[in-house]
Amino acid sequence: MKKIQEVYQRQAYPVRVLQIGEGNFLRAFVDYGIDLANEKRGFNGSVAVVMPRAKTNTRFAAQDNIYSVCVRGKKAGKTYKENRVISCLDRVVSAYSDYKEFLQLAELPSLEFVISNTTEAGIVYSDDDAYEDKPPKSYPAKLTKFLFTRFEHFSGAKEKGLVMLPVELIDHNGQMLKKCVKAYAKKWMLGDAFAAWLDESCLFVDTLVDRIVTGYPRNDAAKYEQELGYEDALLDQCEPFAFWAIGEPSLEKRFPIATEDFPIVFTKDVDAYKRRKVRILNGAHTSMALGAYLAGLDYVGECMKDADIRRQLEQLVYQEIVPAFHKEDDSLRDFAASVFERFENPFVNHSLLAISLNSIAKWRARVLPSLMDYEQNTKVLPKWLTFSLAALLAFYHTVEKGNGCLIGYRNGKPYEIHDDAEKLDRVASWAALPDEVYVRKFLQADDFWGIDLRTIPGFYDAVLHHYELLQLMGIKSYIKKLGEYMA
Ligand SMILES: NC(=O)c1ccc[n+]([C@@H]2O[C@H](COP(=O)([O-])OP(=O)(O)OC[C@H]3O[C@@H](n4cnc5c(N)ncnc54)[C@H](O)[C@@H]3O)[C@@H](O)[C@H]2O)c1
Ligand SMILES: O=P(O)(O)OC[C@@H](O)[C@@H](O)[C@H](O)[C@H](O)CO
Repeated sequence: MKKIQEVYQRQAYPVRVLQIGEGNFLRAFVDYGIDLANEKRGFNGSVAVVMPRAKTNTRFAAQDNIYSVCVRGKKAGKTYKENRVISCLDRVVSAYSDYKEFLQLAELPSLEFVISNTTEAGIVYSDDDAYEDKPPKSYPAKLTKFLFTRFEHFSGAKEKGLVMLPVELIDHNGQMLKKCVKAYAKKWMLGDAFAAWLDESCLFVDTLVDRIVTGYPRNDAAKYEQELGYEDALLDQCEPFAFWAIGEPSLEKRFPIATEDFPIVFTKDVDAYKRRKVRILNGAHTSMALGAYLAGLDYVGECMKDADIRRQLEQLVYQEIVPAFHKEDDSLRDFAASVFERFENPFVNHSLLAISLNSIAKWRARVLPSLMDYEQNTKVLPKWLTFSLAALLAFYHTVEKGNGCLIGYRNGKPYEIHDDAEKLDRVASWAALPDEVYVRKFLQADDFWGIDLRTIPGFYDAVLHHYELLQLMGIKSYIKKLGEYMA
């Protein structure tokens, strides 16, 4: 079979975008959107990708940076299928092995935008990062060096400032990134003129992204290659839905990449979109995935077809997450209904184990706010949101360590538990303790949750109750029973 680069060619456009991150999401979202905008809106821009952690770019070089995005699902009620060859990646460099080339990109006159996705862990400030490091470790430190190189190269020219569009799923991602960059500029004593250039010539914009990207379809790869007629080791799979909220209305003209297939809202109110998406979509994923996995399911699509898990999800979303919003309106229910349709997508397999990655931080950011708001509004604990923490404790319950992970067991078969290494060490050290102590240790770990969860009235007793019953009855039977009780 031919290789993708024998069939398609890279497009030569000026590099307008620097992309920090080479992951599945950015490739099926940002690069897809830019590729489409080149075709439909004359964006006329290519992307230089920087791998923030990986040492080499061999996977990309092997196929001349071209790859396919296979979009599968339903659109306006009809089955939708699109195979798009993404040919707008100008180059892929490593911030480590190609450090010099990375910094040279700062000298490109055509560059305008910096788009990043370094996961929730990426936008951080670390005192250990030094100006002399090649490169410094954190993403904001790398960006500071990049921006300073540009500032110096163009002698502080106002029109050479850049627009930062981070898509990391953290609150106020643009402002957090700016705060870190300014802190490095100060620590490294890069001068007042540079600080002023950051304020006056650069923009750091909050944004919120939404598209379910399931990445390389490992189980169906051969089928895809047969259909496409070429080999593509970078093939990426996603749903048709896409949405980007960008918190700077003035960018609508300057960043013209919105199309019918890639909608963008330019708004001052990114927060409202983010709250809705993170609490309903991500909150539903995180609350459901670990219990459903232990109950024997592997994919989101399977959960939607399982009567007990589906009922759990409906009760969880419509009786707990949506009512927890301070101002409930129809748009929240409409959004929730659209999320259910997206979860039902029969053409992409979204793995529960992929969703389980870093569940402690996800539960804190995506589930806890709904739980606390619900409890404060009603003085009653929401049953399914409370149960979801008991399910997390059951999923994480093991003393066995694997290679950079813990090993749990489902019906005698091992599965991997991936989270922050230090957190996993502590969790494993609690696992041999009696249930009431294991649950207490988890709940009182305020560095996990931002608070001692035992301060939520009745929460410790309720989680322990769920935790003991799910073991006693078997988690699938317990989910069924709880659903019947809630109906
Ligand atoms: N996959 C989706 O459906 C989806 C949708 C919306 C948002 N996201 C978000 O995108 C992020 C990445 O998802 P993905 O599916 O592309 O995963 P991925 O594993 O394919 O890519 C992860 C990327 O993040 C980088 N990275 C990881 N940790 C980092 C760190 N500490 N510092 C700097 N860079 C780091 C990696 O180098 C890589 O580029 C997740 O945090 C997720 O919340 C994913
Ligand atoms: O990608 P993660 O691991 O942060 O979270 C898992 C899913 O909840 C997430 O990927 C959603 O599918 C996505 O956020 C939809 O836009």
